[in-house]
Amino acid sequence: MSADTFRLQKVLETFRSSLNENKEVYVKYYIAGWQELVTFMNSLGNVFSFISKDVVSKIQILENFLSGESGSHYVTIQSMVKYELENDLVDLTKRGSHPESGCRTLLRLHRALHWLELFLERLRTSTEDSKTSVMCSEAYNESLAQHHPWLIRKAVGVAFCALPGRDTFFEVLNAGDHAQVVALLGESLPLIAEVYQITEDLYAKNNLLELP
Ligand SMILES: CCCCCCCC/C=C\CCCCCCCC(=O)N[C@@H](COP(=O)(O)O)[C@H](O)/C=C/CCCCCCCCCCCCC
Repeated sequence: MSADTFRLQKVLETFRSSLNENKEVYVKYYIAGWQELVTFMNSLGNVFSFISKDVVSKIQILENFLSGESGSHYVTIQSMVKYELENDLVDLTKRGSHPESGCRTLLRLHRALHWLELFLERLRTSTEDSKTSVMCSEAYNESLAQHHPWLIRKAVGVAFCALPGRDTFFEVLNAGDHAQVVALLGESLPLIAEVYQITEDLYAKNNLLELP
C-alpha cells in the first residue's frame, strides 16, 4: 500500500494526535487530518477537484504560518487565536489588510469539519438503501451551505451526484468490511466532534464565528 493510499484509520490517528492533555488543538495535526481527507476526495475523481483545491489552498496558508517566522504562535489553534487577536492580525468585520489570517482560514475548515461530522454520523447509521449523495447533501444543507453563495451550492450539488454508492464508498474508506468501517467511524466521530466543539467554543468566546 503506497503512502498516498487513503485509510480511515489515518484520519482517526491524526485527529487523535491533534488534541493535547490541556484540550488544545495542534494545527499541525489538524491540517494533516484535512490532508488525509483531500487524498480521499482525490480518489473519487476530478469532479471534486474544485473542492480539494480550496482545501489544499487553506492547508497551505496554515502551513506557511506554521513554518514562518511566527510559527511558534501557530502551534495550537488556541495560541494562534491569541497571537493574531493581540496583534490585530485578523479582519474582524470586513476584508482588509489581513484577508488570509490563520483565524479566518481555519474557520472555513472548521465549518467543513461540522459537515464531516454530520455526514459520517449518517454514514455510520446508514442502511443498504441509503444513498451517499443524499447523506452528503443533507449534512451539507445543515452546515456549510449556510455559508456558501448560490453558485457554489449548485456546483456542490452537481458534485454530490457523482459520489459512488454506499458499498463502493465503504470500500474506498479502506478499513475492512462494513462492520469494521462502522466500528471505526464510531471511534472516530467522538474525536472529530470533540475537536470541533473545542474550536467552536474558542471561536465563540472570541466572537470569531462570522469572520469575513
Ligand atoms: C473519513 C472520510 C470520509 C469522508 C471523506 C470526505 C472527504 C472530504 C474532504 C473534504 C471536504 C470538503 C471540505 C470543504 C471545505 C470548504 C471550505 C469552504 O467553505 N470554502 C469556501 C469559502 O472559502 P473562502 O472563499 O471564504 O476562502 C469556498 O468558497 C468553497 C469552495 C468549494 C466548495 C466547497 C464545498 C464543500 C462541500 C462539502 C464536501 C463534499 C465532499 C464530498 C466528498 C465525499
